[in-house]
Amino acid sequence: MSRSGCHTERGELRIYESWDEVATELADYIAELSEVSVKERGFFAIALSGGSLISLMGKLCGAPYNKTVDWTKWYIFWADERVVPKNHADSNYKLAKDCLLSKVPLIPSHVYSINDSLSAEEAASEYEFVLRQLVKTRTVGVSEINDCPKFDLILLGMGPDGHVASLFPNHMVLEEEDEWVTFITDSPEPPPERLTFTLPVINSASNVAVVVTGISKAEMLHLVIDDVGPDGSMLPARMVNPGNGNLVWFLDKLAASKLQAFKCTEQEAKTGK
Ligand SMILES: O=C1O[C@H](COP(=O)(O)O)[C@@H](O)[C@H](O)[C@H]1O
Repeated sequence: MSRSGCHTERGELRIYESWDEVATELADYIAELSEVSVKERGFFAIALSGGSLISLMGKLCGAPYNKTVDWTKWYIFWADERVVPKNHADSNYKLAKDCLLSKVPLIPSHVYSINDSLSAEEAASEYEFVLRQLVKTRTVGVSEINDCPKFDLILLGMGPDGHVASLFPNHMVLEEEDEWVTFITDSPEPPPERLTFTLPVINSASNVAVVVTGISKAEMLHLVIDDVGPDGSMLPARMVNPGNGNLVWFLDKLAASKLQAFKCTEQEAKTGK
């Protein structure tokens, strides 16, 4: 059961007792958004990240979702990818394929992985080109305020340093305003070459969910959500702010343990007030 589902300036916080509960609720949330998008638009355009998020999505492979979700309407993209071959252990595509995509009845041509035979720069511009075609046909929606794609859902994780997708703290790509997909060659975490959606694309989505679990992220989450600490201006997780969309944080109690909202609910639970 959710400890709290409170709305803050940084979006809605959904805090759960355990990793398993996060996984259960996340699957339900994704399935619900898929149903709404398919009803409204005929498609569900979803962008994945890598990392711990993918195993947290695992419940989508089982009942009831394997039967109830209209997988044929899913169009899958990556909010970030490492510039490695698709069969490499560091590939976000490989992770998603092994843990999720190969286990549900998706249409293979709807899976838009990043071209691993190109340089980082070429792959970023090709991926953006592909996205532009899909926005033209409205397979991916378009933002009302700029020409950016409007994904039905972008799923992000957050690293302990506050990075989301492959947008790292204080990196100059955080200031990118024109490109939809860009690349870096100096990731502070290996592998160094990566592709990533830019902030304007992330912030144009209809829904963004940031999924964060574990005590190693508690301090950073506190900085991001409670808006404390001296230098938050170039902290990627704090820059996620889908102006015309919804932002939901899926947290387990370990990750949430240093949040003001969590401490308040703990106090209320103890005192009954
Ligand atoms: O490097 C990356 O890290 C983030 C966070 O991963 P996590 O395992 O700490 O949840 C991930 O969201 C991103 O896609 C990935 O490339």
